[in-house]
Amino acid sequence: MKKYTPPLKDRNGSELLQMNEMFRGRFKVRGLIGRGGYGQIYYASDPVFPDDVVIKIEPVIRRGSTSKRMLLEQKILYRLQGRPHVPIMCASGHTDQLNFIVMQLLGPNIGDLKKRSPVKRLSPSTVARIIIQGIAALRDVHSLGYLHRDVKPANMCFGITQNTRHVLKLVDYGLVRRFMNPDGTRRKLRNRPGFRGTLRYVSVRVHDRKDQSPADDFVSMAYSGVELLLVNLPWKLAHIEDLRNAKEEFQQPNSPFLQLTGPAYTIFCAAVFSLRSSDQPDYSALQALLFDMMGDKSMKDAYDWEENYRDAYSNGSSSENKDFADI
Ligand SMILES: Nc1ncnc2c1ncn2[C@@H]1O[C@H](COP(=O)(O)OP(=O)(O)OP(=O)(O)O)[C@@H](O)[C@H]1O
Repeated sequence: MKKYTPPLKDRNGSELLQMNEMFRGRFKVRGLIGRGGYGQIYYASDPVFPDDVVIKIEPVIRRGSTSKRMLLEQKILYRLQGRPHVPIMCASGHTDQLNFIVMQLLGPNIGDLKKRSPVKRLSPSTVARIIIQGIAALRDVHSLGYLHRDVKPANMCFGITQNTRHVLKLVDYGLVRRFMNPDGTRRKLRNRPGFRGTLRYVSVRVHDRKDQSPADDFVSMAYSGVELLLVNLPWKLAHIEDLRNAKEEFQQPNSPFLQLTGPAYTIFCAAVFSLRSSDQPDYSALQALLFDMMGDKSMKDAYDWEENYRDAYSNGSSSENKDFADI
């Protein structure tokens, strides 16, 4: 298998690490992969870890106060190590100026893989397998008592090695929150907590400032699948109230937009949208609703991007009805 090198971003002078710098005397910085809202992600090599790695860093002081986001991500990633849908972390800590996490290099995120599709969508079989693995990833996180709270295609990547290229990994644990007490009981829900998540993907409950629960991670997962199947989500980032109402309309059982996702995905979405905050989702039953959508493909068969997006063209619907205007 050809070695994967991530596409690197142009330098713009605001980099926190320099090209060829030996970070912590061990990791050789090879380039910038991305600039997130909070920090930066670098491609690097490591003489100890067999595969290439990324270094995710954020300044210790951000906008005048100490940033705790990555400290939380370090703690959670550490606790989640060994779970199949979580990136392997090779090192973490802080310097005087930076908090950092070093983890295995993964492939492009699913949002970018969708953008590369000539028809800007993915086939039902690929989407079903992504969401089935995404649900397994949620089970990994929820079973530890945490919510992810930022589920979206940009936070899902496949591995890059022979063994991991068909294994979905959930990234970005900077917004996690405990929803379970150590004894397995639920924490008390708060009244009007602050907003956490990405506006496009959060549930109506999050718009309404209800405290989040596993059901809300599922709603974001379901919306992610809709976006992968239908080119766009049927709402635009306009007025927040309009966005909320468009989501509510989309979730009605007879919503024409929802039905464009196909019968199996419509049933899956209906099951997800009916979950209440207090519910304990049945992960396996929800995954099983998507098995038919996989067609004759197994989890280990090629995904769209490995087959020049052939199946994304011929997914049984014309591109026009997939490419509806934003509402
Ligand atoms: N281990 C990894 N290997 C390769 N790419 C990664 C890895 N982790 C993250 N990325 C890429 O970097 C992007 C940003 O990562 P992440 O969301 O963890 O950073 P962030 O600073 O929290 O970003 P944001 O503010 O956008 O949420 C992801 O969308 C993904 O494409």
